[in-house]
Amino acid sequence: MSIHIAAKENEIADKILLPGDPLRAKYIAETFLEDVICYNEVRGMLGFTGTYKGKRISVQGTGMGIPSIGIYVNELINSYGVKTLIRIGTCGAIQEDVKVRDVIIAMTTCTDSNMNRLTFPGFDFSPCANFDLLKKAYDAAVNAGLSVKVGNILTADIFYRENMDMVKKLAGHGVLAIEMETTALYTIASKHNVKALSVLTVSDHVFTGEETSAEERQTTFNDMIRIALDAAIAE
Ligand SMILES: O=P(O)(O)O[C@H]1O[C@H](CO)[C@@H](O)[C@H]1O
Ligand SMILES: O=c1cc[nH]c(=O)[nH]1
Repeated sequence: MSIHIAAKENEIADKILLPGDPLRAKYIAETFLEDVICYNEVRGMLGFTGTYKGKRISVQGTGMGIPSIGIYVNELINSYGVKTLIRIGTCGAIQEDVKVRDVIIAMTTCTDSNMNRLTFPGFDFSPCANFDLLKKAYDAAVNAGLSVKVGNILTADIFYRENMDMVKKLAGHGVLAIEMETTALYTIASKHNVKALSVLTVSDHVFTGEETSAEERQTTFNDMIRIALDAAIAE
């Protein structure tokens, strides 16, 4: 048991999927896993362990933003020995050719968060995906006949942003989309020498306003979920 996770020893698999929304964790457990147990309800941040294609895997909600995912990722690695962590999240597109429902694999992240400035004063740390895991996710997508975009994303500290100038500038430098957690996931995983990846589905377009419904966000991201599950069990 850790401060925010009530699982007993060995109740969490060494591979885990990390949606921001705990109800997405429940949906994944109910829809894709067999022999499921719910190991966490603390703060409503649901966590489940089951099997997928015969391999043991867990899924844990992380909440929104760097401080929240940072808590879960630290506890999963340090208290439960998790070795492979795949975020499955939603994001807002900022490129014209990135459309709602597209799947993005984050190779690296930009951020406006202070997290790494506090750790590396005067330096710019580059959070980076684990290449093995990225390749496995990319191959899983190709094998399933799905097209994915692989590239740079923005992990933002602000959802309701007043000024979009910097987002436009980042888009001008090829950044694909905005979300709120991957910088923390990749940085903490690097520090502990474990594997991490973010696979994201575009839920809306930041500039055109095109969007998906809340119900779609919760339940219809099956392509992304299958890519992440297949990459995890290929480990
Ligand atoms: O759908 P999730 O995984 O929560 O991800 C995105 O959605 C939330 C904002 O609505 C942020 O957490 C952002 O990163
Ligand atoms: O625009 C969006 C959509 C999802 N998540 C974000 O952080 N921003």
